[in-house]
Amino acid sequence: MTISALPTTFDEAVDLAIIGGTGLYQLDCLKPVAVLPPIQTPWGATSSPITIAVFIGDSNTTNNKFVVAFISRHGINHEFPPTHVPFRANIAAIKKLQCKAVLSFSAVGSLQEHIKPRDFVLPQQLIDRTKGIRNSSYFNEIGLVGHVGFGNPFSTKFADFIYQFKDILTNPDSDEPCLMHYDQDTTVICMEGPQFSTRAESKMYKMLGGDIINMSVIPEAKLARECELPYQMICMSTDYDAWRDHEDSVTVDAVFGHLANNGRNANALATKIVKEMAKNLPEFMINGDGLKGSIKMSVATKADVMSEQTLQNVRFLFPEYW
Ligand SMILES: CSC[C@H]1O[C@H](OP(=O)(O)O)[C@H](O)[C@@H]1O
Ligand SMILES: Nc1ncnc2[nH]cnc12
Repeated sequence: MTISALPTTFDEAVDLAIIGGTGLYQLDCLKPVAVLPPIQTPWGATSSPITIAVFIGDSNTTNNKFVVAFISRHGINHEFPPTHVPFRANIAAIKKLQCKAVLSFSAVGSLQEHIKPRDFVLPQQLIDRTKGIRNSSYFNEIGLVGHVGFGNPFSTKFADFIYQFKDILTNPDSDEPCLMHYDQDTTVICMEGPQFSTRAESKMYKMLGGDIINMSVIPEAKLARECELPYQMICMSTDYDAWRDHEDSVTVDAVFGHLANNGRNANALATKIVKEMAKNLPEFMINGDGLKGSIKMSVATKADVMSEQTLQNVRFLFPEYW
């Protein structure tokens, strides 16, 4: 069946949302069963149609039906630059589909010698260096105020789950294996872009404690937290940014040179992750990773002073609270 002949609605709950970034527009282990046209939310339309897919199992997989919603961060033709990705619509749509967690992929530059192009990184910390021009909250307006905890911006349980498959990464063009880097201090810097950093900025980000850099983890991670969704980004290194004086600074050609291998590894890793989840839904997806109920506590504005429009918006995300 061609993609265009698939249903455009899907009424069952979805297990996992996957956000594909630069160079990752689909996943091979998934069989599409519906393609939802860009979903309209109170924060606009999603950046792409949402492909609803089921895991294509093998003889070792139990028959549990595992449903994934796949969305392209920059659109199917890469038309949204990082500043203008409709992040709020994307995460709101994921929430509406009742996904239990968000797995996000991103192409990143490396700020550390030991993180080579083609290595993968599971960051646990981030530093926001965007310029304040992205809408990065559902709860930041007059008449709706919320302050969520963001000390640990990623899901460690989810990262632990992913890290068990670290040996799946391959690099056919080199004797050096691709590594997966993961510890509690590993930090991603999020810059505004779209231009890459200057050499001085790149060195400053290293001094700040950055390990990798991209243009998309903010506000995606913040919004997932505001939707009580466990969130982990798999960062795929493509370049050494601009801090190595003896080398050319990053260009889009350098990034694209590693996208094919990173895409193959992302597919292999996603297959492992989804297969294992289908077999045995991890605890953090059942119990919500300690986030359930956090938003009810975090929103300071009383419901009886919220406008009808505000109530409609918050009910889109949390019909159970308001
Ligand atoms: C084309 S290099 C810069 C671009 O790549 C990354 O995109 P994504 O995170 O969606 O994979 C980075 O964040 C920049 O947007
Ligand atoms: N060096 C870099 N800076 C920001 N985003 C990136 N994505 C890939 N490489 C990057």
